[in-house]
Amino acid sequence: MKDTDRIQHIFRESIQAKTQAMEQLSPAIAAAGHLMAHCLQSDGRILSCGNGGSAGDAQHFSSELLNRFEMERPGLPAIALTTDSSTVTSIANDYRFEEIFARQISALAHPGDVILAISTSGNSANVLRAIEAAHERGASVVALTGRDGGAMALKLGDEDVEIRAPSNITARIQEIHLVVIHCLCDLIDRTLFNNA
Ligand SMILES: O=C(CO)[C@@H](O)[C@H](O)[C@H](O)[C@H](O)COP(=O)(O)O
Ligand SMILES: [Zn+2]
Repeated sequence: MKDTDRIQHIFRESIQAKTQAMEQLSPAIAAAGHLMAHCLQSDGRILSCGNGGSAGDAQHFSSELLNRFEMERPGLPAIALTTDSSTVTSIANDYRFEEIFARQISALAHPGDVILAISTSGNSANVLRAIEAAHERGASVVALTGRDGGAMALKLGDEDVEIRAPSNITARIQEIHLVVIHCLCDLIDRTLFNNA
């Protein structure tokens, strides 16, 4: 296959996956956006986590809240649990890598907070432990998953929202997750700052 054909194939696959996501996921994205907006209106915070590309997504989301998204507004309280290398390495070193997010959630999360848990497979052990720690602290979970939702889908409670990207390819799932994150930021800003 020529390089340019391969590139066009990837673009086409991404567009098709996003079209399917738009058709299937809008209600779940709206529910997650309202959960997050309600959390922030009640002085709660949003803590985000994930591995690899999803760690980048967790940070992308928190920076859009802490700084700004598309409109001028005050910063909003969000923490990416992936960024403090001293904390992450010491938890992994002293306990287990599975605990890197859960231990931070146990220390930081309050009832009413929201944990944004991102995993394309739905099976990353540290993200699964993050969900358990969130529930122990009375926090809700918005889970961005893919494939069949993995073990994460089975761990969620009635207060939680799963947004499952309809693809089996990690990169395509990540591309859908990014659009979902921007939809969530848009919904939060419009709900909190009434800028319809
Ligand atoms: O970005 C990519 C692949 O596109 C990778 O860094 C990927 O995020 C890593 O392999 C992650 O460890 C995968 O974890 P998960 O999405 O299954 O939870
Ligand atoms: Zn990637």
